[in-house]
Amino acid sequence: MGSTLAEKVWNEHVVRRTVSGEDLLYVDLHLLHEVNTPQAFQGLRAAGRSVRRPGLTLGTEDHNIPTVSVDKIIQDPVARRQSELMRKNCADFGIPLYRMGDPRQGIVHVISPELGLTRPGMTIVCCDSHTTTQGAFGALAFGIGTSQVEHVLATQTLPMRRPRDMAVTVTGTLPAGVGAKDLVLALIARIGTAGGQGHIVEYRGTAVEALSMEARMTLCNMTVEAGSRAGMVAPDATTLRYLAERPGMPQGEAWEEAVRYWTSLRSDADAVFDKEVVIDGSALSPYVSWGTNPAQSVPLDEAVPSPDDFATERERAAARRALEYMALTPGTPLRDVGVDVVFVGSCTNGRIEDLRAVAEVLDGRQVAEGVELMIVPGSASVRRQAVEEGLADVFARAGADFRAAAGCSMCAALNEDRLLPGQRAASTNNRNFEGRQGAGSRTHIVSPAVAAATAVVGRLAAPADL
Ligand SMILES: CC(C)[C@H](C(=O)O)[C@@H](O)C(=O)O
Ligand code: SF4
Repeated sequence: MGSTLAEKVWNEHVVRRTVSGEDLLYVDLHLLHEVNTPQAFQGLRAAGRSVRRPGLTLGTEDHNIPTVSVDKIIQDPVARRQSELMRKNCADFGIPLYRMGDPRQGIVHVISPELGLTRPGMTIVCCDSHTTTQGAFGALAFGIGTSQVEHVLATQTLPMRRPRDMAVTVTGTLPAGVGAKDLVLALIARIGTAGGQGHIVEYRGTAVEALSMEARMTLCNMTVEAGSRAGMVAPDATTLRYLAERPGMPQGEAWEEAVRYWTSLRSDADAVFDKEVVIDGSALSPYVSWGTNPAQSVPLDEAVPSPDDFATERERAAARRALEYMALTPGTPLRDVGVDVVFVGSCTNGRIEDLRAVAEVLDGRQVAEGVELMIVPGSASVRRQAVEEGLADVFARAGADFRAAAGCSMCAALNEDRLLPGQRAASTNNRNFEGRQGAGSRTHIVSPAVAAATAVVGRLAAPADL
């Protein structure tokens, strides 16, 4: 029996197998941000330990920081304290940190691929659930908790039981105007928020092969919203093209050797998956979430569902509660739902291709009266590129607010960018639970193209509607 891609990467990193069934894995790259890390460093200090491999560890500031300017002081005392601790901890333990204002700073899952740190076949961990993003390169990348962060800091290893293997095969070709965000919302709507639990998902099939690296990142990013441990895509020519443009890549014979290894990282034809889901990519259309978890999503062409549409009492109760929170009436066409704010950004959709998609829709158009469109770059580099390519001018002409500094911003409202109670947003982020974008906030998860069209119309809309 052959091996899956995940199994191959896993086996390459096993330092020791234990009788309890857990493997001790070597970690190639450990990423940190200012949330969830202070206790881990406290633990290290208490035990009198140092960081085992500071050179394989990297910190960035992303969650708490203001986005209006790179030198604004954090107002919230708790957030400010977290950032101060992050700076002190990284300095004390010799860990490089990309602070606000650093040209390499940005959302952790955006900068690591962009800086060429994320490579096929690596094990990558971070104190953040959306680390799955980086599986787009055929790396095994996943989020870990604070005590695990401490373990990795101290030992550069992590004990873990190998998750099961799941294949998501997307056949056909995605229609024009349909992207990775729509695909992943459709997948989660189908398998549910626990549909991938205990599994590493490998995405494959013609529609996945056709996706750009950034689109694959969007796909792997939201894989965690189906409860999956990680998402992966086998490295191919698209991956190599992306990597070849990154800084610090091996050169000459070393590059050739790396390419040989990277391209060997694919599931064998006779590999067996514990679970498989097949999606017809050609049948998809733009998706939008109507409820308070990403599985509560439907095609934009449809109407707000009724609790009676669901099979189980549990789902019906969840739908009733979500509809009440979202202030939506069953049967309302989704295109009739008006929004107050449109947020473009996050590690799901804050990369340059996302901003290009938004600019394409906004070019020569205006943001609707009474609607606020906030665009936050995923990294300082994305912002620079958006300025160079003239996207920033398009945003300004359209009346959008293109933020000066990169960060998570309104994705999780851990800085000062947040919705007011009762406000409704179309948002390119990944989570829509109650209060995600501020107390009482209402979130509709959408793609960048739908976000831009919605900003122009003032109601949920696709570019084809303009
Ligand atoms: C703050 C952080 C731990 C959290 C995560 O793990 O995902 C955040 O990034 C999020 O998206 O909710
Ligand atoms: S952008 Fe959002 S999802 Fe991504 S790491 Fe930040 S808060 Fe989490």
